[in-house]
Amino acid sequence: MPQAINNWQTDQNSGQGKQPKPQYRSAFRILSSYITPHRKTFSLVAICTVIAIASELFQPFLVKIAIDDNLMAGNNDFSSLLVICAIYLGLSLSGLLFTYLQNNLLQDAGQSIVAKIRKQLFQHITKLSMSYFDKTSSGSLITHVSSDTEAVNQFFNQVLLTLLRDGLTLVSILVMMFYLDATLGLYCLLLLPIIALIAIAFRSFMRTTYQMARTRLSRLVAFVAENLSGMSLIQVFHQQKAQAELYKERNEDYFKANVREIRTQVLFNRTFDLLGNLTIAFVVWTGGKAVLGTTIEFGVLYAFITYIRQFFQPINAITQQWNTLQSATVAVNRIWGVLDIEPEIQDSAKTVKVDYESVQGRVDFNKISFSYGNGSPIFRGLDLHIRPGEMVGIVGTTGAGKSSLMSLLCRFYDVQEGSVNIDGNDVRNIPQADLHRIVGLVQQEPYLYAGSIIDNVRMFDESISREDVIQACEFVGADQLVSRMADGYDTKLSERGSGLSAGERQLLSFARIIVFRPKILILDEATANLDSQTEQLIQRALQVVSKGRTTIVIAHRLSTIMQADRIIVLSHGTIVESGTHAELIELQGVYEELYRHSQGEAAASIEAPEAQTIP
Ligand SMILES: Nc1ncnc2c1ncn2[C@@H]1O[C@H](COP(=O)(O)OP(=O)(O)OP(=O)(O)O)[C@@H](O)[C@H]1O
Repeated sequence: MPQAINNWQTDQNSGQGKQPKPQYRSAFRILSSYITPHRKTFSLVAICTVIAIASELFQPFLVKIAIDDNLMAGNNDFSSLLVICAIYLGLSLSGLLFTYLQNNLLQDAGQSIVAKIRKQLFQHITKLSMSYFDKTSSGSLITHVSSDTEAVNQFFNQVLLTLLRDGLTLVSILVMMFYLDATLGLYCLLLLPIIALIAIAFRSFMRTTYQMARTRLSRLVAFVAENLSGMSLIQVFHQQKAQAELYKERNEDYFKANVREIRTQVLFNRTFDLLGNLTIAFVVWTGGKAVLGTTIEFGVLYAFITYIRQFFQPINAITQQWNTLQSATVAVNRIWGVLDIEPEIQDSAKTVKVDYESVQGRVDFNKISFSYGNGSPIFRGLDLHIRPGEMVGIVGTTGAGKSSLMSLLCRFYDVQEGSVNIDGNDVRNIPQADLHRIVGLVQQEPYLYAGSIIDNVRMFDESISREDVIQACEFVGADQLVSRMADGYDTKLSERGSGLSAGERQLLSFARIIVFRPKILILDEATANLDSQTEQLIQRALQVVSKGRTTIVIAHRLSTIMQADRIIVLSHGTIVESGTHAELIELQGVYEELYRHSQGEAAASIEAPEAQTIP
């Protein structure tokens, strides 16, 4: 099982904050390959950081000079005090400027890296085979593209900056402390193990709470994503309340995890503050005695106290960023888990060059056997041959394998035995880009994008002219629909084409076919959702579209395929009958029975008999 799916399932199943262990080494190796092209920027960031830190840390030292060399020494030289003040101000401004530069440079590099990763991930996902999408929830993929890339973003925004800036600050403060007074510096250094112990204890607890909150957020996002895609189903089955209850549970889980995380954070921060204040009290006591005993100067004590205040802040920041580092590491590994997945369907090494214009459209299913994954076989040695330009109707009961057969022709999956050929070429040897130009598929639910009608018909391919799109729409009779719209062909369709009826969406998808001119056209239940009036319109469009190209029509509604050159009846993955409508009616077999049923249904819908009570 691919790592990413593994991880996601861990996310889904645990809910108790058990996430995969972060693999720092591989994450850093991956991220450093992205950092390398930006090494100039990162070097500049490092330089800015050093200058910003030096500017800040030198300020208390200046005050020490002012106190010891001017104020305490009774020196009335106001000009040197003024110089100190001016330098102090200059240092503040330089600290501000270089912190600003450091942040901006890091943001630029970080954001462009994250944008690159996001683009790479999306492109990779679109190349993955259908078998991958069978196993992976869309919610999980949305999490990878959104939350996981966001975690990487945080790595650059927060973690890297903290490690660099606060790590350097900490070391510099220690150096300054030892420079000012080695004994007091040593006392403070002794504090480090205590701080480390407290930090480690909190860290493991905070890691659990942090990851629990993240896992629960992922579950919440996945739940919303899946609900949105199935919204019509929820409404039809009046599932709003039940789903709202499920959402409430997940939302509460996330709320509790969040509260717990925040409480832990607050407790940790306050403990650190307390520790800081205790240290200051200790330094005031020991340092104060030393000042009174004149072993150290007052300015040194002042600078020391200021440095101690600054000492705890970077430790606190680094500890807090530890969680973000962990989640970024997990996210990076998870993203690369997806990027590492090889698409099952790939162009073979011995691809054949197919000249699109000379494709005849002959289709051969040569004794094919196929099953999904390790499931039971859908086809066992099925043989079907379709002539160029022939219109073939495929009928059969639900689950007979009609759509699966077409998926094999589109090469969404590969056969395990036998071959699927187009004009004698195995589809496995035809480059996928060529194959999908040759074979066009219209499904029951045509997908429309948020965009204008023009863009939806030409699928955002600017090389297809506006005139070609308009001509295609007129060809299939979609022009009447377009003329009713406020902005005509420039009318913006909302996501998935909502706002248009199923028939209207289908008409536009027929126009798409005209524009892209596939040599082999598959209609998979394309007329299933249409009323009889729209079906007539589509039927007319179909006649236009199918002219001169091999057309395979899957339909439960037999009226759609009665005119086909040949009708194939499929049952449990086997062809049980084949012939024209008239021949199959005469045969008095499965097709005739299906036809009788469909006639009965049609009559029933006209006569509207008394409703039967279903127990
Ligand atoms: N992605 C998949 N993964 C696993 N099994 C699948 C998948 N798609 C279809 N099947 C199974 O393959 C069999 C054939 O399904 P298929 O969709 O091809 O039938 P169909 O004849 O098109 O049915 P319908 O008329 O209901 O659309 C069914 O048993 C179905 O459960």
